[in-house]
Amino acid sequence: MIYDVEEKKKKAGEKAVEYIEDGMTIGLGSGSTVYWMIKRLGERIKQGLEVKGVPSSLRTEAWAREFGVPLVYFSEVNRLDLAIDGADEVDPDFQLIKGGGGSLLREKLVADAAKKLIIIVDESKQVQKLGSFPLPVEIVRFGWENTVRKLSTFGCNPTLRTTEDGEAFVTNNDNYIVDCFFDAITEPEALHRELKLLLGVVETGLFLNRTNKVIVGRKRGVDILER
Ligand SMILES: O=C[C@H](O)[C@H](O)[C@H](O)COP(=O)(O)O
Repeated sequence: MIYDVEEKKKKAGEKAVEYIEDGMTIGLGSGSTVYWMIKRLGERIKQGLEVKGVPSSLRTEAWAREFGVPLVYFSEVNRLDLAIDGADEVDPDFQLIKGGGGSLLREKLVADAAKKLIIIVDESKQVQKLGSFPLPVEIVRFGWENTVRKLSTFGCNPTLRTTEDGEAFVTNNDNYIVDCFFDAITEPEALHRELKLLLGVVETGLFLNRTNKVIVGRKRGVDILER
């Protein structure tokens, strides 16, 4: 079963590499589906493809180095040709929940700088409505208990993310993640806007109105969805 999901992620990740052209600067997202994309990209680079990548997490940076993908500092590029990233949920309008791995802030910064965003997922990530997956919200550590209390007034059950050892999970930006359990997210744009106004919140895992293409890995192959 687990093998099956990995196969689907691999198919989506590898397909995305077909959209990468010579000379491009690519935003490299984060997560286990992106892993397959970076691995395949490394193979294409060995065959002569010339690209540079901007990683959206320390783990992605390590994978890129492992597979021989040349990197460039984000601060050195104004505009990326393309970003490729995974997601935790994708709705029919290409609205996303991201941040299951805690990389949402850098992912959003990288996606925002890109001319196009391709999302790669296995079919289990497709939903009719966002919200079954708890919404990750990155918050500053100072006064985090107060921020969590305020988050509970948004109609969700907010839970500080912890590691397997029971320690608070710390992001690459030295912040915490609160996973907000909603019954359903009916108005994602309004929710995102309101959460951003809450002092202590750095960013939300709602990625809205920015995805151009979704590649869905299935058992029989991939679906390429465009809007
Ligand atoms: O913070 C993590 C990212 O938003 C990932 O892209 C997302 O969680 C999907 O990850 P995966 O491909 O491992 O399911």
